[in-house]
Amino acid sequence: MTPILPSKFDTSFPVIQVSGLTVYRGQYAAVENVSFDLLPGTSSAIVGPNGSGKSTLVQAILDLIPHTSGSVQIFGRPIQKLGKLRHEIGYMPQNFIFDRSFPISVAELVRLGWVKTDRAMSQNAALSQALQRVNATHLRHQAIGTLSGGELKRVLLAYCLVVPRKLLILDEAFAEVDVQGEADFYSLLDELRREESWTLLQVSHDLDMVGRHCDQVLCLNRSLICSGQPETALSPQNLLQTYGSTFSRYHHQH
Ligand SMILES: Nc1ncnc2c1ncn2[C@@H]1O[C@H](COP(=O)(O)OP(=O)(O)OP(=O)(O)O)[C@@H](O)[C@H]1O
Repeated sequence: MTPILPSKFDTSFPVIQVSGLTVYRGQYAAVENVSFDLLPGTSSAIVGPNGSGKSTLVQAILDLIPHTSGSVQIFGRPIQKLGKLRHEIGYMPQNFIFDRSFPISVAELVRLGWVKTDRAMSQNAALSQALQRVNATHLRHQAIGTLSGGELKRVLLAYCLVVPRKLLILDEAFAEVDVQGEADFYSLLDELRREESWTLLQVSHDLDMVGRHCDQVLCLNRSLICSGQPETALSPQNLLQTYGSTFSRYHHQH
């Protein structure tokens, strides 16, 4: 029987290996020749200006859109060959578009994320824990169409947490969440990383939060401008190169 996780997963073997990845959106190379590794239990952020290819990169990593050249390996395999390991990946997209009249409750939605794995709790226990972790227990019976933007983000995060993961990919997950909610989320993510060795990759515009909570920053503007620890990657010079001359204006607005 194939083990659920390859043995190399528990060592310093990268969780994600991206090599020379190029992704086209129509005729336009939105991501060009990007390479990086993510090690287990680390937290990394992709930063860059609007339209710099962050969501495109994440979607190509997850094989939601095709890439033109280069390769992606997750847990040491091409994503198409992950089989059950695919359940070890949680993904929260930037947008969740749905018909607000659709009659589905928070509990029903989060339950849809549950799958039976070797490590999964019972469905009811997993649902309760996931809602409690994102402070959304009180929303359990509410129709999703009645949630505020921030509440919906909490519920979508619960959907990602309802199964134990090894890799969580978040695309601007906390954009509409209030300050306290954002701090709570980051504490939760730190806890999942520390206690359950989750590897985190997120797209974010919040450079302060990225500087405080991430081990690695990937500065993207179609190609990877620089990467490294926040102290280095977020230096004024690197930010200027990533964001261009608009950076100082952008920075002062936040
Ligand atoms: N579905 C699509 N079809 C065609 N072009 C697209 C599509 N999605 C994105 N693009 C283009 O690809 C480029 C990269 O977009 P992407 O959404 O990856 O950027 P981003 O860095 O995530 O931006 P933002 O910070 O605004 O979310 C942009 O020029 C965008 O217009």
